Amino acid sequence: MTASIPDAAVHVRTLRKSYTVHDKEPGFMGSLRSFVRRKTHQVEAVRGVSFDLEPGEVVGFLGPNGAGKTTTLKMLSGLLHPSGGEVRVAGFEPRRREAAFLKRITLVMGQKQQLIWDLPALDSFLVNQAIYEIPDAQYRATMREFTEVLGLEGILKKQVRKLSLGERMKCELAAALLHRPRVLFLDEPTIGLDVNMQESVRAFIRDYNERYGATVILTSHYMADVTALARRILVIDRGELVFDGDLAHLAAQGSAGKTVRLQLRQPVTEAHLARYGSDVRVDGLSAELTVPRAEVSVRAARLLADLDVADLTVEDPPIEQVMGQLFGRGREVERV
Ligand SMILES: Nc1ncnc2c1ncn2[C@@H]1O[C@H](COP(=O)(O)OP(=O)(O)OP(=O)(O)O)[C@@H](O)[C@H]1O
Repeated sequence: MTASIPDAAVHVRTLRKSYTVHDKEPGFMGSLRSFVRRKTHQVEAVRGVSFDLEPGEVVGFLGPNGAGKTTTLKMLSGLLHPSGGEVRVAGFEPRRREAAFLKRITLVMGQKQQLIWDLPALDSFLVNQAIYEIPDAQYRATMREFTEVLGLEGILKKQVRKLSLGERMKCELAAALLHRPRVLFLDEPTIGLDVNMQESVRAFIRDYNERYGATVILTSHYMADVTALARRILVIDRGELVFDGDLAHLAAQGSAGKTVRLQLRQPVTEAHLARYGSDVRVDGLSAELTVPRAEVSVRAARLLADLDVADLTVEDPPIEQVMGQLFGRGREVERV
């Protein structure tokens, strides 16, 4: 049964964050000079970002390194105070960090851990039960559910330091969601995990979202996470939101071409296929090439007429390629 969560929405308007960075000249004398006469400059990490999330939405938050993703998530969870703009999460103003707000959200940072290193994960869970005042019956029910979905059996009583990275990440997620938050800020939750472990973390997030109707913002460098979980994508670049829309639109905007995949009955050379498109790759009787979007049907018809084709499919290019093209060629992306 899906628990209904009416107020789990995120509202962000012209959100800004600038950091004051102290400049230091190199060497000992430089340190002394900086000490006496402090020079600073401002880093505009987030420059007027606006978006709204509906309850239950799962959104992929993408952008190159240093784009402002973590800074935004920290402001949404109240760890950082905005320099300007407006934020409401589940009806609360995050910077106030009220207890009722903290019970409704969670922030998981794949690169930071909250579990106590020298104790079994179970002990950290009990600490969280106390902090979040989780009633015993709810704690037991959630533990049963998480143990099953995440496969935690047998690892909860091991010292955290002895767990593998994947096992630890599963326990981190369980600890972070034990209080059944309504809004999840997940910053690289699968970083460093192998493919199987990434898949089980994804399955857990999907299950949690469906079961509790939670709102999820997810950053990840693994596009598979994003494509598997999110339909809507926000792209941030140099502190500005440059795209807000669905994945298919992003692919259409980011790439001028489509990928045509061919299964052939007769071998063909790359040079020959280059007449029909660019980025040609041939592997035995399989081939792929990129053709301009506007000419997909004409080129596909020519390929079918000229070659002995067993199968032909047309796809958007992989999202990694789209992102590479977007950020490679600057900021021509628009909102849709
Ligand atoms: N505490 C800080 N002091 C000064 N500058 C900072 C601080 N934290 C982040 N920045 C700068 O703000 C900008 C945005 O950083 P942020 O960590 O939000 O980006 P990101 O999109 O999460 O990047 P990544 O994908 O690499 O984690 C970067 O230029 C970064 O160097």
